Amino acid sequence: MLLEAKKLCKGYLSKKAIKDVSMALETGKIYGFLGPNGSGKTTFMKMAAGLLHPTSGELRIDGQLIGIETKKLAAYMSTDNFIYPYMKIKTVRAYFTDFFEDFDGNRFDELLKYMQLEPHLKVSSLSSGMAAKLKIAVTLARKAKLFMLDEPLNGIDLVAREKILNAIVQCANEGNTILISSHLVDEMEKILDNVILLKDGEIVLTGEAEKVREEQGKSIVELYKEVYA
Ligand SMILES: Nc1ncnc2c1ncn2[C@@H]1O[C@H](COP(=O)(O)OP(=O)(O)OP(=O)(O)O)[C@@H](O)[C@H]1O
Repeated sequence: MLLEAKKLCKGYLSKKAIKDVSMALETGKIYGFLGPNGSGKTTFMKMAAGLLHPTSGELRIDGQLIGIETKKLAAYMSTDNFIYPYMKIKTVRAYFTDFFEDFDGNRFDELLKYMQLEPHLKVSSLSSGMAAKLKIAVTLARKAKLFMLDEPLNGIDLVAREKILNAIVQCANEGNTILISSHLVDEMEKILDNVILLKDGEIVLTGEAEKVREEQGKSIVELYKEVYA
């Protein structure tokens, strides 16, 4: 198992954002981490990225408790705009090359080309869709084992969404594990191997997407609507 959570809990003062979550992510699969706003997806990802500490329970990547070593294994793309707006894309490349030992500049260049982003462009001049594509490129260019993408399709038009989904599938085909949080389930469904449905910090349904569809006799989108209606 690449990532393993055991009875994981996270509270913010009186609010319990993650309650007794146990789950395991296998290598090379794409997991849909699905749930409406406030269900705890971001909180979970931030714990796995080593940005938040669990209140209780256990969380491991590649058998190691979350810490400095696991930060090398996990690439996390947050919903925030974490790229400095005053930089040009080529400066972003240099910045991330300095920042992450495992940042692969050639891979980044390929992703830029694929996303049709020109290196001379200034980040502040990008449309929101282009900025979203840049965030994906910067994240997928790391040689991590686990990629956690928080709402990667937000604010992106249909054509660009296809590109992003293809880049994610390619990354999984190379043997990486991907955890994607989203509420755009209909577009995401076709690329998901497994689904994890979260509600109020608890897992309400999990399994292989194909099996879930067979057993329940409906698509993940339909199930999602039922669970959160
Ligand atoms: N820093 C914080 N302080 C207090 N409460 C917080 C904090 N961050 C998150 N929460 C609460 O924890 C719960 C889970 O939030 P979280 O952001 O993890 O959910 P989410 O599923 O990622 O939602 P979204 O799709 O809106 O990002 C929410 O009720 C939220 O209000």
